[in-house]
Amino acid sequence: MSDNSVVLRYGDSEYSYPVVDSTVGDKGFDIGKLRADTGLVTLDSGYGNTAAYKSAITFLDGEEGILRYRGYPIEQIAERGSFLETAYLLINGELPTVDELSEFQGQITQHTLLHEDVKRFYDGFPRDAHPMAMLSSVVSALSTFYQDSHNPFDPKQRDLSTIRLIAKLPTIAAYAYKKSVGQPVVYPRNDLGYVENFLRMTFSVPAEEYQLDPVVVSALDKLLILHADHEQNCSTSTVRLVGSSQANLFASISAGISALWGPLHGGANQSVLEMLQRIQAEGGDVDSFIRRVKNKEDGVKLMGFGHRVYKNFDPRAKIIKAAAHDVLSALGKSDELLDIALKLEEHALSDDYFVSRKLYPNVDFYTGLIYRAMGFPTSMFTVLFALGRLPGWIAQWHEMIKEPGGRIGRPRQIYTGVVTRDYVPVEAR
Ligand SMILES: CC(=O)SCCNC(=O)CCNC(=O)[C@H](O)C(C)(C)COP(=O)(O)OP(=O)(O)OC[C@H]1O[C@@H](n2cnc3c(N)ncnc32)[C@H](O)[C@@H]1OP(=O)(O)O
Ligand SMILES: O=C([O-])CC(=O)C(=O)O
Repeated sequence: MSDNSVVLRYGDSEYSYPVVDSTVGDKGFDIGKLRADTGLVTLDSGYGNTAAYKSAITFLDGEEGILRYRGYPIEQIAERGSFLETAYLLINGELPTVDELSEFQGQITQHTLLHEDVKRFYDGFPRDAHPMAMLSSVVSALSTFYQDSHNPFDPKQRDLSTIRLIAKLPTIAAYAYKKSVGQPVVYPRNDLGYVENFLRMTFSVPAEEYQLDPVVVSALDKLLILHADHEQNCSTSTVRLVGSSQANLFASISAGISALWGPLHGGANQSVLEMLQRIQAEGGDVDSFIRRVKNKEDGVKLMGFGHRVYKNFDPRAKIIKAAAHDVLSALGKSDELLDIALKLEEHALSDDYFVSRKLYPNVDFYTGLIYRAMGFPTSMFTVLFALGRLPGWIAQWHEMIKEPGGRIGRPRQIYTGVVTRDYVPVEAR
């Protein structure tokens, strides 16, 4: 291998593929001509070694536990920034000035309402529908109402669908909550901030206006920031893949929400809480649970642990663990489940099974404990993740759609089925 190319030998021939450098020194090699040269494709289960895109949005170093949005360390943004500022940064590439932020917030405020016909969708959903199912269905339905912002190649339409999504997702999420608890919806109030408005729409009831607590508002804003982007994770890749067919932004985001729902991805925050509750119900025996995980009994996993990229620690998990202590103590709450989580972490981090596999707490491990202290039911946890991840999905979709010469996403396969056979009519089988 030379400095700037990788040479592959196949049969009697050698083929050279250029090394591609990132601005931070990450390297890959471009196999764009591999199939044409050799007739071969690559087989890479779970895309563990495949970079499908170049991107200037989010940088991750999984060995060092580094996460940066547009070059800004996550620790600084989480400590000093706001969620809407972060959304602007991810989508536009730079932090907004005071005027830019105020205009952005103003535009969002204008679009928080849902069409009354959209509201009727919720009447049709069963009461026990999972809020993530309602979220992805209603976002998909937005493309029926807003056909004036469908065209991915019209910058004005792209921007309008972006604002509509950021403005409406909290309303859609709050209505899903209201459906699941059987309460009437609460309309947005546009004199309130983004997070305040969402909390009020979620928790106010006709007889009682929700009292906004600055501790809750600031903790939720921070959690949304910490979830805002994570380069080519499963849901973001889904948004890009759907968008690569030139589907509109609403359709692409709806697909991303569905991808996020699964327990191996964003749905892990719900699964962690359920796991902690199960351990509690079984007497709090952490050792026996860990034993079951290590024996892979019934495929049981330590949910909220492990990550495809982080192999040392997840910088967000560190911040969230500290926030869990702070929020619970500021709200004057204690939670036995937090003690179980701490014991699980302590046990896992000193156990060779987890250490040798480089399994550490991920972003989902402690978040649920904070959401629970705020009053959210477990079924809403992944919805909160989606609210946070939305700007990242949108930023990645914008970057993809604007890329000159962008191609449809379409992996190859290695076929392993029957080679060929003749059709037999049904009556002769
Ligand atoms: C926002 C997010 O999406 S963060 C991730 C949220 N998901 C979770 O918390 C679910 C639990 N974690 C996992 O399932 C995985 O660690 C994932 C999905 C996050 C990453 O998966 P991959 O990178 O494909 O790792 P993979 O599944 O190959 O695991 C490697 C080894 O560690 C084991 N392992 C990975 N995670 C765990 C876990 N949480 N508990 C127990 N064992 C685990 C696997 O069984 C495997 O062991 P083996 O070599 O003996 O077969
Ligand atoms: O990056 C991933 O694979 C999972 C993810 O979305 C995150 O950790 O936020």
